[in-house]
Amino acid sequence: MIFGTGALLMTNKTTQAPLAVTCGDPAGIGMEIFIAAQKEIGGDIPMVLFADRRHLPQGVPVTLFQPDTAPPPPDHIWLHQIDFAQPAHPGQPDRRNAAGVISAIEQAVRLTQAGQMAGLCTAPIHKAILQDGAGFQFPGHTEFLAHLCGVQQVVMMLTCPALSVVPLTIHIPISDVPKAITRELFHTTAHILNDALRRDFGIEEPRISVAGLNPHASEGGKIGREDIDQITPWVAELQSAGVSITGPQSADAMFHAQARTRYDAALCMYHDQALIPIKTLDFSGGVNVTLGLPIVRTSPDHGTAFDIAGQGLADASSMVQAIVYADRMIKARQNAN
Ligand SMILES: NC(=O)C1=CN([C@@H]2O[C@H](COP(=O)(O)OP(=O)(O)OC[C@H]3O[C@@H](n4cnc5c(N)ncnc54)[C@H](O)[C@@H]3O)[C@@H](O)[C@H]2O)C=CC1
Ligand SMILES: NCC(=O)COP(=O)(O)O
Repeated sequence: MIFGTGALLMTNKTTQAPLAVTCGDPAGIGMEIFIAAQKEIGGDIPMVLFADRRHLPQGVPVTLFQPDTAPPPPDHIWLHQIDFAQPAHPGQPDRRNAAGVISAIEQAVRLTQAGQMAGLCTAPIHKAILQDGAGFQFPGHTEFLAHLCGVQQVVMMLTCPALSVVPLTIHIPISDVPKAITRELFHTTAHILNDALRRDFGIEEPRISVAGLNPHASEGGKIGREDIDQITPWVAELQSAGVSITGPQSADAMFHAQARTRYDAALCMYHDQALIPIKTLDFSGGVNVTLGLPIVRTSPDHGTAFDIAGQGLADASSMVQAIVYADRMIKARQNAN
């Protein structure tokens, strides 16, 4: 279990730079869940929203961010202005705003790298609209942030108090999964995960459990060979290198409550193998974390939810948790240093 189920960790407001929060797609629920989160925890965790003032609801008090100044009153949005091309209409994404969405992420990363922001929490983007509207070349934030930070490989982890999961392969067609699972990807992912569980989450002896690719982890070779010929020897190599890693296990039997007590993170072979259990267990409390970056980055576990945007139906719990996790990870890194 990562960070337990405890109450929010309170921030030392006098010493910590604010957390950067990007708006995501302005036609999605990002802005409304940020405003709800700001009401709930903005007094404890200072945050700067990277967004266009014209996209905020009328009447919300706004203070423009200036470096090295105290946060405004908690009922104010502390804003880093991003100039978008068009107004925002909830539920009606506009590809002409794609460049603004990307610019918000770029500017938030730049200010975090410069030390003006303590870390980054991103509201959801719509990947297809960014590709269509601005030629966005990345499958998601995860790979874009690696690019912006000059890092070769990063790891996506989704976490909630009951479970943490890592998809080894992420946004690729299921037919491409077996050939994308290489020794190098497996080893690098396990090491990044192991290091991050120690540094960012304060787990001294992290335990990683590996999910098999095939049903029943290949059933002794009767259902595929990957688990036997590839994954098993890779796990043994990592064990020899001092990583506390076990498996591959039957994926269908490793997410029930008793099984979850045996590991700190499940290393899964593909996107849905990892995300279905966590979103089923805790859709509203799950947090997406990018491991292996020089900066802290978290995000809610859900997407843009265009179908409910602007209707007052969005649940802000995952955004609240994403902000709290970012704050805790920032402090864990400070302690580790
Ligand atoms: N971190 C990110 O930027 C993420 C972006 N996405 C992107 O979002 C877009 C839409 O993806 P979908 O698969 O439709 O997933 P989605 O999470 O946007 O929506 C799935 C269903 O869950 C509901 N839902 C989502 N968040 C909710 C909340 N906070 N409160 C209440 N209901 C909520 C939606 O109304 C919808 O019915 C895609 O482009 C996807 O790539 C998806 C996940 C994460
Ligand atoms: N399904 C998770 C997801 O889409 C998150 O992607 P990213 O934008 O955080 O890379």
